[in-house]
Amino acid sequence: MTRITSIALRRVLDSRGNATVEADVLTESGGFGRAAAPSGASTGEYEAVERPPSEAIAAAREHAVPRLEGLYAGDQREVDAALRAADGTEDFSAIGANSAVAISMAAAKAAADVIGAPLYQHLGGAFRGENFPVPLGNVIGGGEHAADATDIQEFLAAPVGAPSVSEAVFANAAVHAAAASILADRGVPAAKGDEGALAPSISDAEAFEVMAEATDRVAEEVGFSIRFGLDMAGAELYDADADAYVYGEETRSPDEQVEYVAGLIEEYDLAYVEDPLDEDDYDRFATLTERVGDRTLICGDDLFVTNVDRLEEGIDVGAANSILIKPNQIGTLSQAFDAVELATRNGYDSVISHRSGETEDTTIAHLAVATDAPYIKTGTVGGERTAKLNELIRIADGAV
Ligand SMILES: O=C(O)[C@@H](CO)OP(=O)(O)O
Ligand SMILES: [Mg+2]
Repeated sequence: MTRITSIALRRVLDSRGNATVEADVLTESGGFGRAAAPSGASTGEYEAVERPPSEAIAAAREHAVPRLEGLYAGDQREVDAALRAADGTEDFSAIGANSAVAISMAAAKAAADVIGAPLYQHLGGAFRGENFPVPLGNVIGGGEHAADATDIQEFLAAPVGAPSVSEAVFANAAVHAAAASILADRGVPAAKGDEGALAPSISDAEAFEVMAEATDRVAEEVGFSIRFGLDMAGAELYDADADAYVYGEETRSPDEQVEYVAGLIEEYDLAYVEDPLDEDDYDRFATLTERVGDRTLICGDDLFVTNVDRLEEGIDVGAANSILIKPNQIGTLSQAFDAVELATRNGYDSVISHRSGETEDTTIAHLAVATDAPYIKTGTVGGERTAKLNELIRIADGAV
């Protein structure tokens, strides 16, 4: 165990061209860790607060760094408790969840460096599971991530039958390529959204057709099952004044939304549906999970925001059967681990996730392996996405 001697914070670019916070943590024995905060576009109302990077950095330098210097980098809980104490609020609105998560992740990497272990090993321990997560890959998308594209935010390939993480990663890339070629055959131009997904100006109904064809085609080629799923980002579709989900010209009442999603799951055998409803509608989440939870993952992202209190509430009413885990939604690795643990104890599957604004940071690949998470959602193509996917391949290959 060695003590933290210094922490450096700076602004670096994220994949949208915005500034984000990067942290370097150095220990007395020379252990070094560097990590950068990601950033969401379709952020949940109950997420920890991201401050403008310059302000977050100034506040963290003043309040957090002096408390952290001298602590043991390897004692993650102590580091994260010090971050919380330095902040003093419930939602990291003082030092910013962006500074907090960058420091929390960089401390973990410095501690791994001190003992010469890969990050997943340091975080997961010697007796972590042998499993690798199934990558959910964003193939077609719109919503808050691309203008003039689908209303549903993400259509995700789910290579559930892949024999290895590497085959799964390549299958998702092949589905992305197949969807691009199907769109080209239909004469539809497709730019890319924030996460590298194709962002054609088509209806959701057409996107379902393209996804079904692309996943079938690639499944046939590779010889294992590839299903698909959605992130509906329900809170973005929901208009509280109208009490309705708005899809362009069309609207659906909350009860119609439940029927619509259940119908889609039936028609397309969807493996996964994230945020089918608004982030406050625990009851309809529960109604839907009761109906389809035996064959589909109903995942809470904006619903749970990686927060154990919100997850507890969801568990009590049976609101879902899986949770999206985004460390920057809650601000520290310890709290992200707590959410995974609570989920696992209650039979909820964890999906470790990127944000739409990302950097080349690969921490979430290690987090997924360390926690034995059954799924990871981290895009399909694009450098900041492939950074994580390639890291997963290297971890599986024992090359990290
Ligand atoms: O809604 C989501 O799940 C994420 C990542 O795909 O998007 P954002 O980072 O914009 O919240
Ligand atoms: Mg989401």
